[in-house]
Amino acid sequence: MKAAVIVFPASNCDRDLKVALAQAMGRDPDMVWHGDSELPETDLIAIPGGFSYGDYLRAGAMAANSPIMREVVKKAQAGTPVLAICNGFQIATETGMLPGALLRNAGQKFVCRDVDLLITARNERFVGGFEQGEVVRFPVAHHDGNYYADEETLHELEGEGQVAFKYASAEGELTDAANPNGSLNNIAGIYNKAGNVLGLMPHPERLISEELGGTDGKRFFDHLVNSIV
Ligand SMILES: NC(=O)CC[C@H](N)C(=O)O
Repeated sequence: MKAAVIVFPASNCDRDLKVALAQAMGRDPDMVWHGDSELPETDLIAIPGGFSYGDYLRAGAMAANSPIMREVVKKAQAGTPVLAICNGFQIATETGMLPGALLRNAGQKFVCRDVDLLITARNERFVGGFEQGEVVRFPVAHHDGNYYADEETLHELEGEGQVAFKYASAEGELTDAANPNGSLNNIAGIYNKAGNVLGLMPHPERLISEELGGTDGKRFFDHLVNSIV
């Protein structure tokens, strides 16, 4: 299996993502610069977290218009799996690959901590390694993670099983206290309609070994890689 990680100026989770993918795949992913206009042959495209273009204008807004993203959008439309984490999720909404937007956190502060997440929709490729209704723990680190979509879009996302993860208590309850940023319906991650694009604010690539504090992220990547191979 081959994977490509897109790198923008001021991406800062690209190497963590590389390590997580390499650990799961047994080989390094290709690192692809934002200014490139072609993607190497790849079975998975990963858009990492960070502060692409310094979050100038709006988080993800400038990156969404970089040359490589035209190719990413084309491949996504053709069915290539795309994993968009944190700033990657922001970029994916800015390109229109995913609906809605990530607004400033409700508390107006950068939030950096582990969160519990309820797996809310079955998508074999991305979360087949977890049980539906299972609670997993990934870290968040963002100031613009407050998921917003209009009522009709929200209704569609919920109805069509496109909500991937929700912020929850350790017992899986969707409380306000468990929601770190004010996201509507406690939404932490969503799929596109076709189910081949996943965007999520939490960082599975930051919990891939006991030394880092947990292995839920390793489970995520191991399953993703096995389901694509
Ligand atoms: N860790 C990240 O990807 C940060 C995302 C984003 N730039 C924010 O702070 O909202």
